[in-house]
Amino acid sequence: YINYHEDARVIMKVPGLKDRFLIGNALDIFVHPDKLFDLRTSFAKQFKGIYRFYSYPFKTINIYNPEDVEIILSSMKFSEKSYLYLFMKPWLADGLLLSSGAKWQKRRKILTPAFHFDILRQFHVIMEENSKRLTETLEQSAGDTVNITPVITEYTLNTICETAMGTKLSDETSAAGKSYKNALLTLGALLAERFIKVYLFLEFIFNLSSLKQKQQKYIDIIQKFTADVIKNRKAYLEQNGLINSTESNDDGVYKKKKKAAFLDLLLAAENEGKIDRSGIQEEVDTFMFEGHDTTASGISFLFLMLANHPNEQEKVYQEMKSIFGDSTRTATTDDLAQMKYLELCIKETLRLYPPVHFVARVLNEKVTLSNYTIPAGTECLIHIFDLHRREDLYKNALAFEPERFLPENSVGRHPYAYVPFSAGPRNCIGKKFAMMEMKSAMSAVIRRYRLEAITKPEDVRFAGDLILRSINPIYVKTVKRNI
Ligand code: HEM
Repeated sequence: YINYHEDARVIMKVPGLKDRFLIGNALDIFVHPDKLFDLRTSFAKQFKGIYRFYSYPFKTINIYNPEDVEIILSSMKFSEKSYLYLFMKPWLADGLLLSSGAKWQKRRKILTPAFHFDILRQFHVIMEENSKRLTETLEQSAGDTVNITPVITEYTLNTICETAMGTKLSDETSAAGKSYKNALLTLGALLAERFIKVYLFLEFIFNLSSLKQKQQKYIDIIQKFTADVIKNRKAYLEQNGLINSTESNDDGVYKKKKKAAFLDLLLAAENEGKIDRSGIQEEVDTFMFEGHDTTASGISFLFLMLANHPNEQEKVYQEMKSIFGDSTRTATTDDLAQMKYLELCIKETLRLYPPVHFVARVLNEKVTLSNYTIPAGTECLIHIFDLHRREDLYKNALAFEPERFLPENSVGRHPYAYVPFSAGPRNCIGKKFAMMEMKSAMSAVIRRYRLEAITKPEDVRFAGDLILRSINPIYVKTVKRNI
């Protein structure tokens, strides 16, 4: 019955691994978490854009065909997040990433203004200050080899705290920030562990496991940190009142004092009865995580790429020279808009190393993908990483070639062949924030340092984590330029 009931017969028509009696494919992903990512890429090579994974009662379809990706991402019908995301529920609850239906719509409406261009312009002032601090941190190790991800994570965590949350990390809170970051890393690994053990998919078994207790310990550390961020901001607002957001100097640089933090918007919504405290907590948890871990991954891989591609790095440097000449002034938002070649490099890095390397949905309706009927109730994993590395979509797919994103070279490319920020109604709300932050950080660095490769792309081993990261550190050497 398990292997031959109606859904099983339909899903078995999709290409997939050989099934074992009763347990289907359950053992095929039962590997050490460090091997999970490579296993997945090997499946992607073995199949052509679609394959199934079936272990009763879990039926999963894996896709990396732009046509199929479009069908799923473009439609509100398939906007409900997969069962796999429920693993994050105890931590992110019903925040924007995980919620669905009316709740998601209401929250997205409240939060969209927090990423309006006028507000991003003010955030930019803070990003530039942090980018300057980042270059000062790199100064301490100039001429030496640096393990780049921890330095960048510090930068992105400070930036999300100071911009969206309106909270500057003091020395004391920095220590709490460190525990937060470490707890996030461990939690990511624990989630990956659950992912490979299919028996732990079942909530009642998971609740009895030691993994559940460990997970809760790290969630408590994470939520204590975010609860303090909310408490501090609320106390600040009670003393100083809500801040008007849109006053600028004559030169268009927004005054530092006039920040409209994302958290202010939530606290204002709380005053209007549109959201309660637990709602604020889940959104702060969601945005703190999505708003710093993703960009830390993106910027780290951008370091790796530019260090390993000196010609492309030189082009970025020349672009900086043409914008700033010999001036050491900080960048304005207009300067960032002129950094076209750097933008190509960022796009190409996000193609090869998409920080969110897969997204997943539960298909609430029957759908046809690659000419196969997929029954309702199937989980659908969209493998952004494998999609972005398809040779038939990107000639010389594994090479770093930023020029492929020039408009003239993008003609004819399927719009869903490149989706680092997802697409459709549930795309990334922080996309513009992320692009601004990545440009701000890398432009400040390249103006002051030449990057030399220590870690090579072939040294990178990917962790089977929610966010793309290398198991082994990414080392680069920073050499000071004469400016
Ligand atoms: C390079 C950086 C980033 C990448 C590659 C990225 C990518 C993505 C992707 C692929 C999704 C869709 C997830 C899904 O469907 O399950 C997403 C959603 C989301 N992202 Fe980002 N993101 C980045 C930065 C940010 C930043 C900086 C923020 C916040 C400041 C943010 C906040 C969110 C939120 C809240 C969602 C859920 C949106 C919704 O469902 O309505 N992201 N992101």
